[in-house]
Amino acid sequence: MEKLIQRTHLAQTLLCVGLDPIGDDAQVARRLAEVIDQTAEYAAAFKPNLAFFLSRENGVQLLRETVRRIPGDIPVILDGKFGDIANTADHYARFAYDIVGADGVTVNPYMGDDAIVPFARPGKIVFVLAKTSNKPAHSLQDVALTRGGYLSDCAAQVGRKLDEQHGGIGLVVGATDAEAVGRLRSLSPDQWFLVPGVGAQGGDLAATLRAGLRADGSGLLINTSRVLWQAAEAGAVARQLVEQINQLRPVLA
Ligand SMILES: O=c1ccn([C@@H]2O[C@H](COP(=O)(O)O)[C@@H](O)[C@H]2O)c(=O)[nH]1
Repeated sequence: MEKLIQRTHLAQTLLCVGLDPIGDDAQVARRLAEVIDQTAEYAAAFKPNLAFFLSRENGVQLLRETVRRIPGDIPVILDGKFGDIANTADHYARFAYDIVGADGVTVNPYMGDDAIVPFARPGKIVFVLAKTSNKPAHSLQDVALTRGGYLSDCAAQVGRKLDEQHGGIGLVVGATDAEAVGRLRSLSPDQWFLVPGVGAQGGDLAATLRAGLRADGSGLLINTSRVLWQAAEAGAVARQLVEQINQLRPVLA
């Protein structure tokens, strides 16, 4: 978390560069290097999605090389959406942190606290899925509870409780539902949100920033993946996004 906060301050950016590599094996390593090198200056974090690496032969090797290419002062969040009993989660955590070298992960909280706690190592960041960006998420996450609120609020409460106990726990909240961003921000006023859904999924950047920024103008990591991967000039697109985001928030002190 320290590394993330320092990076967002020094580089004045809340942009998370998603790495979802597609294309044939021969081209992909070169394109990954290109996207990383062109966007690093604008990146608050990088978010490789595990599925796009595991679907390739030698994908773990490619993932490790990708993480090694990312400058050491920029946090790497491995988007694996892990979530299993503690014994198994511990092995996922070893994979993410000790084999891949990630600084953080995404975790699915459906199985409860013990699916999350093994990832909460000192110095690591864990983003717990609360309200995801995919439209059909509403069929589960927007289920209303008899005691009031929604199922996604329970995920946020678990995330908040674990943050108080362990530190370093944030939430995943999609930019496709700005209302949920605002509601979850009021439930979790201090936590960092990893926010996918801007770009290819059509999330509303301005509404998300209005609803989710903390009073100090930070607290959101705005992710975009395909638009950067597909861009002729990934660096130029990243710069524009950072400018757009910074115009809509108070500049960090
Ligand atoms: O709620 C979620 C959680 C994770 N993702 C992941 O983020 C990127 C989004 O890619 P785009 O190309 O910018 O749409 C991708 O890796 C997803 O698996 C998400 O979209 N929503």
